[in-house]
Amino acid sequence: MIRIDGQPILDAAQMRAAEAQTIAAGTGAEALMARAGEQVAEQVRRLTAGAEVLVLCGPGNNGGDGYVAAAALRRAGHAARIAACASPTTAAASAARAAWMGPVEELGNAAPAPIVVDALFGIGLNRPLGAEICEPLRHLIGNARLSIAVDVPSGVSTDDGSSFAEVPAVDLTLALAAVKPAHVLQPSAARCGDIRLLDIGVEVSGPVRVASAPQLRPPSARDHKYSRGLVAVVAGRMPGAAALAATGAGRGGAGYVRLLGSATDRLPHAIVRQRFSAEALADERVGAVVIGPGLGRDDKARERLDLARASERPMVIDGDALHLLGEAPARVPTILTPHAGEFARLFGDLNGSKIERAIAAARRANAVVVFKGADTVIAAPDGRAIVHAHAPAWLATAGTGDVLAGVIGAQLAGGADVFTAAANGVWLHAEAARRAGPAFIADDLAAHLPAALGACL
Ligand SMILES: NC(=O)C1=CN([C@@H]2O[C@H](COP(=O)(O)OP(=O)(O)OC[C@H]3O[C@@H](n4cnc5c(N)ncnc54)[C@H](OP(=O)(O)O)[C@@H]3O)[C@@H](O)[C@H]2O)[C@H](O)CC1
Ligand SMILES: [K+]
Repeated sequence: MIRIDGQPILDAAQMRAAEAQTIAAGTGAEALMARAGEQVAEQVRRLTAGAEVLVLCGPGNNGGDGYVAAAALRRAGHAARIAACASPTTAAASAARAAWMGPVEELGNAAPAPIVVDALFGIGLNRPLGAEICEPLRHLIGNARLSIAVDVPSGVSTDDGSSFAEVPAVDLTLALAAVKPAHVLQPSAARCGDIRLLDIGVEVSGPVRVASAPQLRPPSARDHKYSRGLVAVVAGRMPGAAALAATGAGRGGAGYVRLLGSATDRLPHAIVRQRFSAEALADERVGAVVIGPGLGRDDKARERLDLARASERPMVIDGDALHLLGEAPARVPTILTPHAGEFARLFGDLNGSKIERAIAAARRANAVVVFKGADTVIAAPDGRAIVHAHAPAWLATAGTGDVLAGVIGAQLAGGADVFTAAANGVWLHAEAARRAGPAFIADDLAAHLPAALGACL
């Protein structure tokens, strides 16, 4: 079992192509199914201390994995039953069922068991689940002490994480060969429980990955405040939001933070307040301009945004500034940090999964796009993307986005490229939230950034 951090994410078509290559290279479909099923059985055995296992099998190869797993459990002396919703329709699944010596119960009539393994549907689910499948599945998962999904929980759409059925979450999902979008995108990610990857010998690679902890560089003896990164945060109508961004930048690793424009009284003394001016932005030592938190949307805000863009400094554009942004692609290194509402306003005509839309948006804007949410996608114009799926839900509170813009600004000013800066910032922000515990307010969050950062050195 492998942790999924940093692993490639493949959609169903990419997964099938990788599988086909492995088969073309000489490993048959049945051999792959044997590896998958036996590894599932091994994990079930480790986790269940001999309790009775009910394996639910569907008509395709996901069901085939289930037949193999049940047979392997039985061989190992484990009490295993099978319930199926239909007969196998693939050669490999038919062979796997033929090798199962025990009875096969009707899904609708199966009695609950303490351990349930869901091998009904995997990446081949292509339409809503009928009630004759959904209801027993709900009942059996609901009555199990431990539920484990093979590849993906039945009822989720592999490629976009949408739901084909209302079924309770499982405790553990064993992804086969690669992580799929359904494991990291909402709402399906919340249905997966813990997720682990099983290596079944299919080589996978691709430009979309699960987020992983950054490897940050501590300052060296030669560093000084400017080389560590000067962040200019542009304030506006609501100075508190800009103060949160400035604090996020300071505690997120910047060497120097300047707040340009009106400031609140309660600002750390280390953050330098300065009048907003084109000259202040033109300082060549400014490594990143953060603009948007509390900026306002009036003429003055627009003027500040225009001047900030004209300064040709690397930019983090958030909040109100996203509302003022035109359609022209960025000409300088730029990171946009929209939440769902801002994304819809800017890129509402794009289709596809959240990952696909974020990549298309990044191409159109010629900028890195941090499409925020419970499943934050960081996308680059060249097609790379990182999905951060496990930020604490407590982050859904006012002002945390302002802190994030500041942290990303600090990473950018510190010398990271736009894609890395955005990914690092999202990771540090989520890690700080984890350390902050429940029900924090945005003001508390920045205090946990240094420890989050320290864990990445
Ligand atoms: N990753 C790998 O390399 C390997 C993965 N394996 C496993 O294979 C499945 C994918 O198998 P596949 O047969 O392509 O698909 P499924 O098993 O998920 O399901 C397809 C069957 O389900 C029927 N279907 C689809 N939607 C519904 C629905 N809503 N209600 C009822 N039936 C449905 C579909 O029927 P059609 O009418 O659409 O044809 C199929 O019969 C993968 O997830 C892994 O578990 C390999 O075992 C090893 C290699
Ligand atoms: K499944």
